[in-house]
Amino acid sequence: MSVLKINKLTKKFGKLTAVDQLDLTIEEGQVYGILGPNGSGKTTTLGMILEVVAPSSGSFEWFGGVENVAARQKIGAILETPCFYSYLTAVQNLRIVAHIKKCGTSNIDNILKQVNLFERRNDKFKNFSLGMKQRLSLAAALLSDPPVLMLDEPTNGLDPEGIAEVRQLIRDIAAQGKTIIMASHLLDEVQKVCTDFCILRKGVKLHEGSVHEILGETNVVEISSTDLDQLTTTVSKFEGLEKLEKENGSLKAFLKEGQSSDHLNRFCFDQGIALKKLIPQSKSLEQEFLKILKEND
Ligand SMILES: Nc1ncnc2c1ncn2[C@@H]1O[C@H](COP(=O)(O)OP(=O)(O)OP(=O)(O)O)[C@@H](O)[C@H]1O
Repeated sequence: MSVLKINKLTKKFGKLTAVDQLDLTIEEGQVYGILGPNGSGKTTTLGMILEVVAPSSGSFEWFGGVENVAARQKIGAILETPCFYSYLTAVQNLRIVAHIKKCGTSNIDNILKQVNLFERRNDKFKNFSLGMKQRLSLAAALLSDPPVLMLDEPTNGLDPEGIAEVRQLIRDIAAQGKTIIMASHLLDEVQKVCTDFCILRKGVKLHEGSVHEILGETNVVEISSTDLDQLTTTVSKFEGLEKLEKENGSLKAFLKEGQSSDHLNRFCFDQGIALKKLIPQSKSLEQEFLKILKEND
C-alpha cells in the first residue's frame, strides 16, 4: 500500500501556478526528497498534503484513502521551526507538545536520547543552538511515534556540524522503518539522505526516480600503473576505449557504451599489466540534475 498518492495536484495563487498538475506516489519506507530551487513549489506541495493550503484542483490520498483526521495522526511534520517556549526547558516544552497531541509523556526521555538532547533536557530552549532547536523540533514531531515524518528544508541555517547531525538523525529515523518526505533545495542533501526523489521546477515535476539508480557508474575510469607510458600504449589498443586523457599521474579512460571497468581491468591483466589504481567514477546528482534541467529547457 502506498503511503501517499498525489493526483494532478495544482495550486494557483492568482495568475501564478505554484504547483502544476503534480502526480507523485510515495511508498512505505522511502525517504522521499522533493528537490527544487527556491520558489519551485515544494512548501506549497507539503502545505497541501498537510491540508494547511487548499488545492486549486487535483487530489491526494494518504494510506490508501483513510479519513483525513486519521491520516493526520500518522504524520509528524515540521514545516517551520515550531514555537517552543524560550524560558522552558526541552522536557517542559515536549510535555506541552505531548499534551496538545494527546500522546502521553512516557516516551519523552527516549526521544530526547534519540535526538541526542538527553544531556541537555533540563536546559532552557533559549540557550539552545540552532541545531539543537532543530533536533528538538524533530523530537516534537516524533513524540506520537508517527509512521510518516514530513520535513521542510531540515538543515536550513545550520552549520556543517549541525547539518551532519540532522542528516544522520534522519537516516537513523528512516532505519526504524519510518517513511520520510522532505523538501530540499540542496542536491547533496538529497543525494546523501534520500532513497527516492523528484525534481520540481516552477511547480512542474521534471523527473522522479530512485537516487541509487541515477547515481550509477559513469563511463569514465581512472587508472594508473607503475609505467604510465606503457599503460597508455596498451590501453590505447583496447577496443572498448573511446578516448584517453592524462591527469595528475593517472589516466582517465572514457569507455564506449556497454563497456565496464571490469572489461578494462581484464584487458590490462591479459596484456600483462597490473593496475595500481582502477576507480570507476560515479555520477553525481549535480551532473544528473543539470542534465535533466537541460533536457527540459
Ligand atoms: N500565500 C502565497 N501567496 C502568493 N504566492 C505564494 C504564496 N505562497 C507561495 N507563493 C508563491 O508560490 C511559488 C512557490 O512557492 P513555495 O514556497 O511553495 O516554493 P518552495 O519551493 O518551497 O521555495 P522555498 O524553498 O523558497 O520555500 C513561489 O513563487 C511563491 O512566491
